[in-house]
Amino acid sequence: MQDIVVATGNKGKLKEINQVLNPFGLRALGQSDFDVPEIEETGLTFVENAILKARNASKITGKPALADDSGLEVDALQGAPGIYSARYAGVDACDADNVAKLLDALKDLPQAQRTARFQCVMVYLRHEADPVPLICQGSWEGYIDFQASGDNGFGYDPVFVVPEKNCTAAQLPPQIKNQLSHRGQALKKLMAAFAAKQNGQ
Ligand SMILES: O=P(O)(O)OP(=O)(O)OP(=O)(O)OC[C@H]1O[C@@H](n2cnc3c(O)ncnc32)[C@H](O)[C@@H]1O
Ligand SMILES: [Mg+2]
Repeated sequence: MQDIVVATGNKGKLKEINQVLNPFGLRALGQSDFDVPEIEETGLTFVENAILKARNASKITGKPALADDSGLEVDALQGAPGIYSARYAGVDACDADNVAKLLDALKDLPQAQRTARFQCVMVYLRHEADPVPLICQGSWEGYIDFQASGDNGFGYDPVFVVPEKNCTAAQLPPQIKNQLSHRGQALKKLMAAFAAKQNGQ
């Protein structure tokens, strides 16, 4: 197994990333295993924040690093919470606080006006070795339910309805979420880019 540092403090993300990477002989380790402190996410886009996080972890560890910056875009909220999804209800907000704030913001809206999508940008880079980082993206369309259901996943999963499965992301088995999700899609593209690199394409 080859180890990759993942510039995240989010255990849910790390679990999902490992499910995809392990079959390729790769093991994702969180940056806290390498004593990398979390960096402030000062970027204005997912890609900027993903580069900031990957750069920080690679620079400090001297190893290649992978970072995921992701979030939920709600059409009725003009794309909010977007890059601020983790801190929607405040800097120290937990998942339940963020979900409660979202349900309240949408409480008067019918289903047709509750459309939303998850976005994920994955960046892989080696500090000072890569002239250009590898950047992959995935998105996942759905809508926001009227209440929370399901115990799997993390973040907004209990209120994110996956139309083709007619349930929330938190009600899906983890391997099905990874097949469909923004993160799963970004990782699939990343694995294809790795394979192309190895074949000299
Ligand atoms: O920055 P790191 O340390 O990786 O962890 P984080 O949780 O702060 O991650 P982000 O800054 O990328 O913010 C992403 C937030 O978007 C939400 N989110 C992203 N992907 C999600 C998913 O698959 N399911 C549910 N919510 C998700 C969730 O609230 C995350 O905390
Ligand atoms: Mg974050």
